[in-house]
Amino acid sequence: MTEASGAGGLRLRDVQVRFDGLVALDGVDLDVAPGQVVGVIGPNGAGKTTLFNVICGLQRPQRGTLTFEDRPLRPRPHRLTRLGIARTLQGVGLFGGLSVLDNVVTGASVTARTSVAAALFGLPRAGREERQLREAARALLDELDIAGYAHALPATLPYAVGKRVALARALVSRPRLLLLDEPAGGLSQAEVEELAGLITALPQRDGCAVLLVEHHMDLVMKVCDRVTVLDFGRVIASGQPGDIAHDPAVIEAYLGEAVTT
Ligand SMILES: Nc1ncnc2c1ncn2[C@@H]1O[C@H](COP(=O)(O)OP(=O)(O)OP(=O)(O)O)[C@@H](O)[C@H]1O
Repeated sequence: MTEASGAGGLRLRDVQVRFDGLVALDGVDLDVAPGQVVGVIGPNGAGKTTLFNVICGLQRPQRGTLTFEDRPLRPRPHRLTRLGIARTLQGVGLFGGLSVLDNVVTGASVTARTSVAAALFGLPRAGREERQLREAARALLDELDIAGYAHALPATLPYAVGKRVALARALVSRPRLLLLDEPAGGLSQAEVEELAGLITALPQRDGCAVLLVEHHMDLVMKVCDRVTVLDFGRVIASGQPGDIAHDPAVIEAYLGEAVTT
C-alpha cells in the first residue's frame, strides 16, 4: 500500500460547493497519490457525486483549490484526457451506433489525435497512428476478456460487458488518474468480484491512480488503499479501510449499518 503524500497526484484543498442555501461540499480535502486507489463513500446526499463533478469540471467550486501533478487543475469535461485523467460514468454510456472497438478508440481520440489536419490531408502519420490506436484498443479488449465482442454494438452486450467496454475506453488514453463513478452499480456479486480484480490491477498500468466513488462497501473495502468518508458535505473520516470501518463517526453516519472489511 502506498501512503498518501499528495505530491504528484490529485490534491483538493478546502473545496466548497453550495447550491443556494445548501452546502454540498464543505471544506473538503482529498489526496490521491500516484498508483493509489482511493475510495469516496458516504450516505445518500453526502456529496460524492458533487465531488466527482468538481474533479471532472462539471461543477465549479465556489472556494478551494485543485492540483494535479503539482499544477493547478482547472478541469473541463471534454479536455480531461489531455491532462492525463479519464473517467467512467454511472451506467455504461457507450455510443450506440459504434462497435465496441470503435467505442474504445474514441476514448483516445483527443490524446492520440494526430492533429486533425494530418488526418484530413491524409498524411501517412495519421494512418499509422490510427492503426496503433486500434491495436491498443484491441489489446485492451483482450486484457479485459471481452475481445470476442469487438464488432458488437453496445445494445447487444450484457450489462457487465458494456461496463468493461466503458473501462477499456477510459484506459485507452493511458490515464495517470482514473475516476470511476459507481462502477459496481447493477453488477452481480460475482461480477463485482471480477471488477475488484480489475481495479486492483490498475496501478500496475503506468502507475495509474484511481478515485473510486462507490456505494458498494465490500468493493471499496477490498480494493482501496485509502478511503475518505463524506457526510453532509464534510469529510468525517479518512484513512485505511480497516480503520475507517471501525471509526465511530462513520458507523454513526451509516446509522449503525455494518461497515465490513
Ligand atoms: N444541482 C443541484 N442543485 C441543488 N442541490 C443539489 C444539486 N446537486 C446536488 N444537490 C444536493 O447536494 C447534496 C449532495 O448531493 P450529491 O448528489 O453530491 O450526493 P451523493 O453523495 O452523490 O448522493 P447519492 O449517494 O444519493 O448519489 C444533496 O443534498 C443534493 O440534494
